[in-house]
Amino acid sequence: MAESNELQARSTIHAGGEWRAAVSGATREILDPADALPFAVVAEGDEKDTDLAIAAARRAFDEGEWPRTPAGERAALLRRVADLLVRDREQLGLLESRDAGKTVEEGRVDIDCVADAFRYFADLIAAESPGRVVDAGSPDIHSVVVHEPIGVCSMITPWNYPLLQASWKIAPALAAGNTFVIKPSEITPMTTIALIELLVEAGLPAGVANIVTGPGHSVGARLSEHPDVDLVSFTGGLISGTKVAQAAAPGVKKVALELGGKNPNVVFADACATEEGFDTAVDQALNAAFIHSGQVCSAGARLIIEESVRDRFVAELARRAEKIRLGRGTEDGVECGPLVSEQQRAKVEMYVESALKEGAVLRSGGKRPEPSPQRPENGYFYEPTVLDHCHREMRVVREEVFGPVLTVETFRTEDEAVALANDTEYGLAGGVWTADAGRARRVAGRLRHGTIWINDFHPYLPQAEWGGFGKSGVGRELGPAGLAEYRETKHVYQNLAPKPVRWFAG
Ligand SMILES: NC(=O)c1ccc[n+]([C@@H]2O[C@H](COP(=O)([O-])OP(=O)(O)OC[C@H]3O[C@@H](n4cnc5c(N)ncnc54)[C@H](O)[C@@H]3O)[C@@H](O)[C@H]2O)c1
Ligand SMILES: C[N+](C)(C)CC=O
Repeated sequence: MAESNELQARSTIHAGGEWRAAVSGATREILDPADALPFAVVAEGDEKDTDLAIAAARRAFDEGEWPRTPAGERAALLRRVADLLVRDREQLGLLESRDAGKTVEEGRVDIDCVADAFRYFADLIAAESPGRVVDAGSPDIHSVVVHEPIGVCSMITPWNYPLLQASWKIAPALAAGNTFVIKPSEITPMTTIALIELLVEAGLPAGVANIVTGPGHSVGARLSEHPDVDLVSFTGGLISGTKVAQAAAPGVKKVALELGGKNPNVVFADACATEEGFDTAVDQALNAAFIHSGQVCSAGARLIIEESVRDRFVAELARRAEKIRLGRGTEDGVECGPLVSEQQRAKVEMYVESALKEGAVLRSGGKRPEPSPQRPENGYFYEPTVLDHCHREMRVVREEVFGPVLTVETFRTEDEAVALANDTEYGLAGGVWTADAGRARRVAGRLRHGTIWINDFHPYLPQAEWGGFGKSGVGRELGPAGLAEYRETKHVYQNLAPKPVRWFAG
């Protein structure tokens, strides 16, 4: 680790408008997953740092100007942030690539989506009316329903889309007039730190935006339970999400959970009837499963395909999967980066091993690739893997692998396809491929998932709610519901001609 000695530890905890080191003085090296070498050193906060940040956010909410700032001014600030993101797109895209292992192009696309989220919530609040007048049944009563910021928001985010997931919380929270403390994943904090710097540059008052870099068991747990926090918004895995909900329950806090998925990609034979249809469905199945090495909550990790086209489809899929160019995300021509950590790769290896023991047939991948100039030996690379002849009792089919592993199951009828696609404890997203418009709508209507793509996979829009059924979570991000998460609703009933009610005789 000779290189790490040359790295300067940065003061990455921001509370009440000041950047500082952890109270304990602890630091953490941030590793590049492509070579396992540190490229930054950040403060490793704990409960004490978290308490300070929450106190700053509380003061800024109770005494500061932000919650009372007119919507138009809040919208203008969000638009300035979007402009700054566009200005820094290259640098942020590169940082996201080094932090999370994705390709720089993926990093750039993420930054565009982050800017879009800020613009969307700016537009939403700028166009809103300040309240809804309710007919109280009397001209002497003025009754109005208004929305107010909820207060201090805790935000906890994962490592796979560090800045994107942060923006889906920060943009609506600020739009609604809240203050917040965010804890990025301890292994990928760099772009969230950069975003806080941009919020400061855009003119956000001190104490509104706070960040504590550090681990889940201390910083995350404190953010979830602290009595001065009004809402906890969490994106991450089911196990941590359950702990967050449990920690928040005694304080009866509002909790939003964006959790994992085991997402079906259902392909009917009619989608493959033409060469063009076949090529598109294969290409998109590849993209659904392997983009960002499958480390996507909505990855189409379960291919559920009509039996009659399975052999041809899977053969072509495996052929193309083997050609995916793996390497460091910053290298030209690389299509897929490494997994984020050694731990993540070990988990993927465990699932592939268990699937093969349970009878799956390996069609591609299933191992670490040979090192190459683009693929350092110490990087956490794993080949895109296609596992055929899978069935729903297998762990690899039931549990979220979160890596480049695609399982193949088959069906004969529409009912069977729907039953397979719904046979998961999750319910985040799913795709349906068919040339039959009626069938597409029928199947989409029966799938128990928060997003359904018909003849497509993966797109999301800031205008459309994102979130899951079942164990994929509680609440929604994006869209009007994504703003509503960060608000309280208040009914103000005003009697314009008050008189005694004489309910009590005396
Ligand atoms: N639904 C979505 O939109 C969405 C988006 C991205 C990722 N995800 C999910 O995120 C998971 C991958 O991310 P991950 O491995 O970082 O998840 P994770 O649950 O391990 O960690 C997520 C965050 O929670 C923190 N954390 C861990 N334990 C905690 C605790 N006890 N209390 C509070 N915070 C705690 C971590 O430090 C991290 O910041 C996958 O399951 C993926 O599907 C979901
Ligand atoms: C929500 N999304 C698809 C951007 C990232 C999920 O991991």
